[in-house]
Amino acid sequence: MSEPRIIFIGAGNMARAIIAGLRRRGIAGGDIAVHAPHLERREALAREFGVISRAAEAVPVAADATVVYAAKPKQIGTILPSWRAALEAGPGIFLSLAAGVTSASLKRLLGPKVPVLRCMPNTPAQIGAGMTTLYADASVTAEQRAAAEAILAAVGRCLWLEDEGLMDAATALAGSGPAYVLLFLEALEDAGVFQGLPRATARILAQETVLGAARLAKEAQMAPSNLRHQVTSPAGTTAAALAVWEEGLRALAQRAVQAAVDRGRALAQMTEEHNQWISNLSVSIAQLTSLILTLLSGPLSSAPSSRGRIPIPTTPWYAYWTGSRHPSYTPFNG
Ligand SMILES: NC(=O)C1=CN([C@@H]2O[C@H](COP(=O)(O)OP(=O)(O)OC[C@H]3O[C@@H](n4cnc5c(N)ncnc54)[C@H](OP(=O)(O)O)[C@@H]3O)[C@@H](O)[C@H]2O)C=CC1
Ligand SMILES: O=C(O)[C@@H]1CCC=N1
Repeated sequence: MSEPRIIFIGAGNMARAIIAGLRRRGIAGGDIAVHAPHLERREALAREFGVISRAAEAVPVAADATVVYAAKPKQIGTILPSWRAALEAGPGIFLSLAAGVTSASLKRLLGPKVPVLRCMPNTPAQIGAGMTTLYADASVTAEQRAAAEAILAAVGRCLWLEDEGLMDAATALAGSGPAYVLLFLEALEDAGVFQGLPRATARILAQETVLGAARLAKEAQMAPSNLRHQVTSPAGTTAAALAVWEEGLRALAQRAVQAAVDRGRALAQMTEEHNQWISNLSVSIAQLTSLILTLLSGPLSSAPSSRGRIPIPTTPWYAYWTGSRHPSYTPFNG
């Protein structure tokens, strides 16, 4: 069997949605692999979509593979370093779904050779009605962009952003957006129930109204304000309601999207700091290991170490106990 060409790191909501879309588009299950820690979750995807289920650990990947990061942003600093070698080996691409994590941050984790792309889908992807924004810097070829877009196009519409700085705004608007619309839907349904409508009726009315208005806005190709004027009779019911909505809706929308943007940036900063912390920790562990090995292997000499700080011993540690050197022992520095 040939190696899978699309490899998901993570088997959660977004991975599932995209895999479902890829399968609908006719991509074979054997062409897709899913890596995740919990056997149950990834096996469920394997059963449902026929994909290959694998443990979380990194493995070598096909030379032209696309590795899709669909685990949480805060884990990226601990997960990605183990994938670096696999990605550096081939001309494949790395596609990140992680909210807020910048290309620069990803390149620091994967090295400069790996083509890095970012995308921000949303949950309507589950039914093929997703809206995804994508970003790649100038080093990414048209072919690599097309490979990434082909994956996301399986779950809805795609739009490329030229400025990575706008990914936070796109995340706040469309990535998180379904939650805002669903909250509005819930509030509308409750308001209908408050007026005496049966809940089931209020739900259908709210759903169909939101859906119909969104479709009208899309298909009529007119500004929402023009379409809104068509509904609003002078001194009518709509005008009365709009006066109430206008008391705070626009300001709330501004504040809500701003809060999401701010949170995205804070998460990115935290991820960056976490990555730095992990990287410092690895250096400290390496230094500590070197120091311990050094101390275990003999008395301290005044020879300068490679890092300029750690003294290098010239006599193995057991010489202190046996009074002699082990016959097979060759000290690092003669
Ligand atoms: N939810 C949304 O609306 C959107 C989310 N995103 C982004 O998509 C990404 C995924 O989000 P979502 O699907 O909601 O998250 P979920 O929590 O549903 O899924 C996260 C997955 O990551 C897996 N995971 C944890 N540790 C590892 C590891 N070491 N190696 C491999 N996989 C691991 C988990 O495995 P296990 O199942 O075994 O625990 C889980 O399957 C995030 O980066 C998020 O920012 C982007 C757009 C929209
Ligand atoms: O809430 C989040 O952080 C993710 C990103 C966009 C949607 N969900």
